[in-house]
Amino acid sequence: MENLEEKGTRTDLGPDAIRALRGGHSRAAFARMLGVTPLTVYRWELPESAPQARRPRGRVAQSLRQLLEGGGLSGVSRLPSLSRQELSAEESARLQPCLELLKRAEWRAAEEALLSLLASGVLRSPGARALAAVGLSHLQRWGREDSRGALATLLPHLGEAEMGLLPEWVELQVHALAANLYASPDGKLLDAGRSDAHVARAEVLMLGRPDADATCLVRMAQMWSAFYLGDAERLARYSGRVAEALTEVNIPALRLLAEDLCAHEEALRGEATQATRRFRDVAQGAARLGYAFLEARNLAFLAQRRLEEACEPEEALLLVRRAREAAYGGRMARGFSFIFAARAEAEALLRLARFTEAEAVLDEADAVVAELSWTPLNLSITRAKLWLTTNKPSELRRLAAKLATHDGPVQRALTSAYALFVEAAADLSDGLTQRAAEGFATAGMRGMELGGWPYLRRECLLYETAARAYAGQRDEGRAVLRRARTFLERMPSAWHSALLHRFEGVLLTLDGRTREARELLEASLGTFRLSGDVCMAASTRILLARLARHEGDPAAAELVSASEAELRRLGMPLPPDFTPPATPSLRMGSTAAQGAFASTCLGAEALVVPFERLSVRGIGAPRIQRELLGVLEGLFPGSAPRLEEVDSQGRITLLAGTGSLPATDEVEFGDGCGRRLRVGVAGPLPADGRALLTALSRLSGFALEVAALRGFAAVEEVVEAPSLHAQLSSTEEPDLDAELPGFIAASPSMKRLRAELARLSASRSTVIVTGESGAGKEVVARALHVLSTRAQRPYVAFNCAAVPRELFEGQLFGYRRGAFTGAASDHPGVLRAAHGGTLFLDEIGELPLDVQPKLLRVLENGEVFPLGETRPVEVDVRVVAATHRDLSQLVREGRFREDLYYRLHVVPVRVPPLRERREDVLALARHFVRQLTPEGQQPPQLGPDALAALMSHAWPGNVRELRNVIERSMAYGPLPAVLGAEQMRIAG
Ligand SMILES: Nc1ncnc2c1ncn2[C@@H]1O[C@H](COP(=O)(O)OP(=O)(O)OP(=O)(O)O)[C@@H](O)[C@H]1O
Repeated sequence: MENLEEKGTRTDLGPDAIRALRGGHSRAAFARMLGVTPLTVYRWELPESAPQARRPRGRVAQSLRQLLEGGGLSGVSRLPSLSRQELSAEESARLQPCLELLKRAEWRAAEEALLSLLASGVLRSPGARALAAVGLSHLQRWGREDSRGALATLLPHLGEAEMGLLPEWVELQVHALAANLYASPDGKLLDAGRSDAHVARAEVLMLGRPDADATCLVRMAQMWSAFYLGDAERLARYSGRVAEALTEVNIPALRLLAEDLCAHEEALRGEATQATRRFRDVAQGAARLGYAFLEARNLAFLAQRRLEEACEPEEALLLVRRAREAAYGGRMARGFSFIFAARAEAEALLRLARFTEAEAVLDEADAVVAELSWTPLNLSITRAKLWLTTNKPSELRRLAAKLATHDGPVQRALTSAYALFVEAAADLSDGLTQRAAEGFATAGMRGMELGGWPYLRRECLLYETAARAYAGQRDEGRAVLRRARTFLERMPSAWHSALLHRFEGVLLTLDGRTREARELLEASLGTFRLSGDVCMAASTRILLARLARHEGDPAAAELVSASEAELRRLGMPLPPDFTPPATPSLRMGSTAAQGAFASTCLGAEALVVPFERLSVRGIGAPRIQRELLGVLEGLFPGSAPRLEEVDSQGRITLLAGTGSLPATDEVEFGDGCGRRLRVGVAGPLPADGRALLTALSRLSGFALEVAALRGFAAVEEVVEAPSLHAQLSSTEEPDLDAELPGFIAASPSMKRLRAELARLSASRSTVIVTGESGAGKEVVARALHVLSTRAQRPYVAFNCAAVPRELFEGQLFGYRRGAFTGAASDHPGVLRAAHGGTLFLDEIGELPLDVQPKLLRVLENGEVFPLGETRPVEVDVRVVAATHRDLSQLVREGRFREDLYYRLHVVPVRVPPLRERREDVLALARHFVRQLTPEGQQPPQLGPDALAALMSHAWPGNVRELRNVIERSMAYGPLPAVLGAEQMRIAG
């Protein structure tokens, strides 16, 4: 193609000449006449010093010269002379406070102020009105994630900017913002060409007046358009430029936005640690500033990153919940944050085997993707994992087809690469392992061709390893395994490392290297169990059980069937059975799946799995500490390991474990960052126990140092709630309230509930407590009483389901002697018995219809009519009712009076089922163990396998079932030092 433009050549066809020639024609029309693009014309018109300025050359230059000589384009007037009108002093003074509000991300206040300014008519000049529109548009884009609304607001002023009617500094704001709006993730708006044109215009305007904030905005537009286009070459060109521009930015909200983009850039370059740190900083900064959308979005990203670091799913759910609360608190539309939050939530739910919920979350997010004409690729890996786990190949194929035919502009090429990945996942799910392996390889290659995309490539490498192993392609499997390992070195993720360990275990099984296979599978299981990944733990456990069967372990048959039952219960398919070559290797050490560390013979061999666990890349300091204690609990059951910090004065702080028993052995070590730690155990150790303790503590010291150097150490601080595994390793008192010693509340939802009960303390209002049977409704009712100002007065419980119909009224309202046959003496009734205090009416749904109006009268007037009395008796009772039934349904069926229903629902309180608050499981278990231990005896510890079993059970019978399990496990014989899974005998 002929070169039509040249940089920096001085010609007679300078910008003024071109503008003059173009006259009143639009650039597009002028460009059409000359057979060039509007952008080319635009560049001709830039001042010579502009980096993007070009000069006409060759054939086009010739035509232009002819035109020039001939007096220009016939019949076309010259460009009008520019009349830029500055803002008046009053306009500037009025706008200034609004702009300040915007800088502090006070969107709502800024919006009100700007709208009322526009409505008041005081903004007369085009510049002032454009500036107000820029402000409104800015808050729509970055305060509410509404790019379409933002562009609609800005559009009328783009023309004014083009015509040179606005003061240059306002025009600059218009172009910088427009560049960003055309670079937004909205498929209906994304237009890199337009974005570039506005960038170029803004750059010209900045030539004479450097503006750090506008420069940053312009760099952001360039980076975002590269990102949303999925254009690797562009990405490389603009990479690092936002970070550069950021150093000069002073506006707090803009700084955060730019930091957020830098975090994405880092994540894309595979600098996961740095990205996590940045996401956390942005989330915290946004929270401080009250910048809801950004806080929410970063919390969602953080949740995703923490899941990669194998955090507990509950922790991610907590982050997502906080994201949602932040978002809705900020009146957020269903935008991109929503989608990111949903992705992390679905991933966490998947790990908890809550498949239906995960699917529903993804469906809702997909609807938002469609509304925004965005690419569906962001949710596709999570979807693929979900359908792989639940074995739905046809759903996978449908998704692959949808991705392949997606034709929106956002990351189009990349979307088709994801389609290949999902198609390969469908093949894997269908058992077409060889085809799947090729598919994953192709998808990964496509990612490479498109310029990197590490997230896709990581998944491809991992699943290709699995597919090769399942296909029995051992050599190819080993080769891709090596590549995956190297990849994870650069982009660490504890969860992916654990998955890779599992696939490596399968490859080693096929090689007949069963001992090594077992070690890796145990290491993988250890991480999955500790991180609460129910699905992955279950599917790894069965591999171990089968390996044990192959090795001739007598307990294996039972283990296999238990593992199969577990998978069935979870709704997961059985993985293929890998049979090692005929000669079984010598069995040494542990009984494979019985528990990761049930080792009978200590020595060098016992160190392999612990070393693997402590060397997983990408885990943070708190996790390493817990891993260490988990490992010690496994190696030395019942030894009550503890970890303490020793300060320079020799003072001790307990970090994890129990400090109640005197230590029989202790080892001190450093964490490489100046802290001295001490690990101790109680009880006798085997002969080489101390050497093991020393080796493991040294290794933990190194791991802690590496975590600190790589920046993982501080990441967990962002989560306020205690992590699940802090509970796992802690044998301290669960979260007890001095006023409510029998009320366990470790989960955020129960803590909130407890706080709510405390707030109701002074109220007399009727409370209705709902929740499944055994969830703890009565416990809540009692807590309400204890916390209330009535605590010193009576608490009376009355179960409406337990009293025969004919005695009901008398029991409730009381009677006079002789009121009916058999009434031999006066009876006050439970309402009067509770006078001054609280009456708990359990199973209120069973209240007979004819008694209901009488109870209503008590609630409304505080009057009771005892049977046989002629006058009502006044009572002062607070009624707390409870039911596990849907009372509104009973109302619809005519079995419960509507007026009473509304009277009871003054303050509804819901007790969540235990499966929705798994953080409470261990706290409750420990509480019951202590409660049921006879006085004078030491309560037993819960063994690691028992903890895992407790955590993976679904608890359909709620807290009552949990209490029964603990009670049964302690019922037989003398109390053991450690309660194991075997004693628990939790129903599958
Ligand atoms: N938060 C808690 N802390 C300590 N113990 C609890 C807690 N929640 C429930 N429990 C115990 O669990 C068992 C069942 O609780 P509760 O009787 O309150 O359940 P419920 O919802 O009223 O059941 P139902 O609907 O069958 O009447 C009791 O032994 C109770 O002490």
